[in-house]
Amino acid sequence: MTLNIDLDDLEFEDAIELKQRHISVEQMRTFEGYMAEIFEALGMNSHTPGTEDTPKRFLKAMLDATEGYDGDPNLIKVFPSEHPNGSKSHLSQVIEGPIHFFSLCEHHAFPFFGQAYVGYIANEHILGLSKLTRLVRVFAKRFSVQERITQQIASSLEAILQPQGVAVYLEANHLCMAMRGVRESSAITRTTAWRGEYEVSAELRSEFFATTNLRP
Ligand SMILES: Nc1nc2c(ncn2[C@@H]2O[C@H](COP(=O)(O)OP(=O)(O)OP(=O)(O)O)[C@@H](O)[C@H]2O)c(=O)[nH]1
Ligand SMILES: [Zn+2]
Repeated sequence: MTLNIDLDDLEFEDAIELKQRHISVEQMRTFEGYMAEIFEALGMNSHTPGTEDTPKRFLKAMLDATEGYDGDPNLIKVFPSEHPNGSKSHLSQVIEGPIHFFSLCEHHAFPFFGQAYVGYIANEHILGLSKLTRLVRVFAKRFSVQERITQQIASSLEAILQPQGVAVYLEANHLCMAMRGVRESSAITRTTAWRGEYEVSAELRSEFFATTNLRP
């Protein structure tokens, strides 16, 4: 797809973002037209000063909310552990959280959002703590389901670090259940993924929840 950048029409940063997402300016204009038609049909007067740019703003917001598709977890840098060849008798956990995340449910394209807690037991490598947050966001900022994000975080951390174990816990509110459908606004969806030592040790799982002040 070619990018024919019209700077009168588009800010420079937007053009770069579109290029990264393989979306052309022409496509964006077409999408804006579709969105204007949909918003009008739903009842919006799209000719007021407040709403005339709403289709464009909405599309930009959707680009932002789905920028996880651009992320590559394999680029995350690791460091050698201070205790190489991590001994099984030293199953000390690194636990990060709450890591706030926002995602879009792939069934309704409505947001779901909440907090993730990620733990691991190092082997030969560790990573910078901020990378755990980056990892969560790479998988959350897509159209997805909570179960998949949970498993993807666990799998990619396993692949990056080859640790002795990985624990992932997510809790979220799903607007598709709160704003529509069953209209259950207080229910929280909880998902877990356990890998390695966490799979076999109830004690490690309890320690993970105790450290994060969560109830198992
Ligand atoms: N497993 C799972 N389901 C989800 C997630 N987010 C939304 N859903 C569910 O996806 C389902 C889609 O079901 P459908 O019956 O096809 O859609 P629907 O008629 O809009 O369903 P209702 O929400 O029950 O009105 C719903 O039950 C949602 O609650 C998620 O992260 N994981
Ligand atoms: Zn949904």
